[in-house]
Amino acid sequence: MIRFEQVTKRYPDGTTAVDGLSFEVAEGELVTLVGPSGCGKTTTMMMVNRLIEPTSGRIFVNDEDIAAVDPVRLRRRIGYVIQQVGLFPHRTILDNTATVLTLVGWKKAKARARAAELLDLVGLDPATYGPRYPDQLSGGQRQRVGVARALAADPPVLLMDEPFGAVDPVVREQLQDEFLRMQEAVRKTVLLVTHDIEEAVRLGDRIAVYGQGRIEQFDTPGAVLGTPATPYVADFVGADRGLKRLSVTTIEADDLEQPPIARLDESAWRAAERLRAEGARWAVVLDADGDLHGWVGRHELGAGGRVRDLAHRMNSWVPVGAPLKQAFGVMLQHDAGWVAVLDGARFLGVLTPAKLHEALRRSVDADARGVSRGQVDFDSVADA
Ligand SMILES: Nc1ncnc2c1ncn2[C@@H]1O[C@H](COP(=O)(O)OP(=O)(O)OP(=O)(O)O)[C@@H](O)[C@H]1O
Repeated sequence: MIRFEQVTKRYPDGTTAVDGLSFEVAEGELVTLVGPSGCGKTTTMMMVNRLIEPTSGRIFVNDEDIAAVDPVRLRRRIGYVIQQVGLFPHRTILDNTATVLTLVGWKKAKARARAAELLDLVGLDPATYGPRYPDQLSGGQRQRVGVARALAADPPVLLMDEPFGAVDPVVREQLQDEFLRMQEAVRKTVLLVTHDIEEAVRLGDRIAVYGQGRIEQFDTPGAVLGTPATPYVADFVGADRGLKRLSVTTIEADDLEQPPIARLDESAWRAAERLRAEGARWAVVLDADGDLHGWVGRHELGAGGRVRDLAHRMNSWVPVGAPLKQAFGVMLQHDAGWVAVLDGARFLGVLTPAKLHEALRRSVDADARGVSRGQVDFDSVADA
């Protein structure tokens, strides 16, 4: 969908911003460009919508060499989101979002209706926020408007330059989550620039790690964290990459433990018997529909009566397929030694710290087996 072929950009003052860049972003794929300041990420991105022209090499969008495409026509097919959102201060949020549509000739009413849909898509209620002006929104909300506006003309390609850079870390994570959910639905081909490896890992289907004007490694988040191709990449992703891996490794059904189950309406005595037989100290408590209610300790069941009278409510859970980091967060938040994992409403099992560790190991081993190429590169660089 986007293809770079030996692209070099040299600025008039002699600075080589990117040097012989070749890579490809598949349709519907989200590729993050990550690297330290000044390594050429923004230059790379701005060559795609011809805000910057390469010195040599070719760039294709949808198999078309963009050097031959009229820049205005090209930009209509490419949504662009930047950190300084650049909303018009004297226009309402709804009209800001509809800007591109009215520019390309949509009737006002139709453009506004579409803009309202887009605000909804990025999690802003159009009735509440549509009539407001940009300075009546928080930074995070303005950022969402930026995304909505970029999506207005339904471009197949989206360029995002530090789109979540201007907000605090908590809002940032929220925006990232929302953006991922939205991307699931719209499946744009996205090139996203960030200097934050954590963000790159979280959002990218693949990551391009930049050194000075060059890509040092182009691979999946798991492979970049698990088998950095060069010492530079290893250094850049950092010593705590095991921790970062928590964000990219998902919980699978096989990772779960199956503690004994007690039903809300069964007698405490029967449940206690079962726990004794299994040598367990606690049971997960489910209601009559099999939905999670909480847990109960074996010693508590000695009080008799119904499980319902003795069980503790435990509302926190994570969906199967969620990242391990989310499960770990819930455990810490509730000071719990386990977290329930659900598939929809159905209880699948619990994740414990020991199982979490196993899952992490599984993911490291899988990458080590699959990506020996990284190791070869590493050796050749080390020998050089
Ligand atoms: N117009 C210009 N003229 C000369 N040099 C430039 C120009 N624009 C950028 N550069 C240089 O090109 C290199 C790459 O810049 P670029 O903005 O692409 O980096 P970046 O990775 O996006 O950095 P940051 O994360 O700080 O935005 C830098 O050394 C920068 O100083």
